[in-house]
Amino acid sequence: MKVGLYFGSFNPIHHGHLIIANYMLQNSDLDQIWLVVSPQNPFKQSGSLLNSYHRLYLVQLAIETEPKLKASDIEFRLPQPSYTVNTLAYLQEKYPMHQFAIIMGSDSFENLSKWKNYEFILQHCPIYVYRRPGHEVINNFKQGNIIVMDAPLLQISATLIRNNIKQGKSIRYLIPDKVIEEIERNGFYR
Ligand SMILES: Nc1ncnc2c1ncn2[C@@H]1O[C@H](COP(=O)(O)OP(=O)(O)OP(=O)(O)O)[C@@H](O)[C@H]1O
Ligand SMILES: O=C(O)c1ccc[n+]([C@@H]2O[C@H](COP(=O)([O-])O)[C@@H](O)[C@H]2O)c1
Repeated sequence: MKVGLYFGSFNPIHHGHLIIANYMLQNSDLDQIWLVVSPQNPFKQSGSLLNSYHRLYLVQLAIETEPKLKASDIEFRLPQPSYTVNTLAYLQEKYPMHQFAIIMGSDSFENLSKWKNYEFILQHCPIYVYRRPGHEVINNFKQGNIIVMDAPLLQISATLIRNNIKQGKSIRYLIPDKVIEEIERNGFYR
């Protein structure tokens, strides 16, 4: 089975993530997509980060009606911060029957050469890159299997959502209703 790994803080998950995940399912050879919740991104401050298990649960709520999308807590059990190369090597060893690919926005792809052991990632895993607003896909790597996907451009971000909540503004239509209910019930991000 071909599995697309979609890594993120998902703080919280939003329709930007979900539309991309669904686009990849419909328009690539990937059989499943695993949304891998990173407890701590090596490049991000942990300040506004909701507890990992709450973020995982919000992802589970968001995807519960789509069997080809799975939420993964694999990085909860690996050393932190979450270096993608470590997670990839672990998954490839644990699931030798699967072929893994990484799904990445062009904003992340721009910084890939700063990631830990990025050469290993390029050598061992295809990368499906989609365009993000303000970030063209420029591939200067001499190695790797980079597949550029023409997915829709969406300006939604988790930062926008957290700011809206803090300012008492609506987050309707940015996030699935079930996820909004859970955020509101628990008073997350206030
Ligand atoms: N609106 C969007 N459309 C497509 N991809 C997105 C969108 N927002 C985030 N992503 C991508 O999803 C992955 C995980 O992102 P992440 O969980 O950090 O969300 P974020 O919305 O960018 O968060 P934050 O605003 O807190 O930085 C990244 O590869 C990022 O490029
Ligand atoms: O491995 C690395 O060096 C590395 C550097 C930056 C980001 N990542 C991972 O990329 C994923 C998406 O990052 P972000 O900034 O879009 O949330 C997240 O899961 C991070 O752990 C990984």
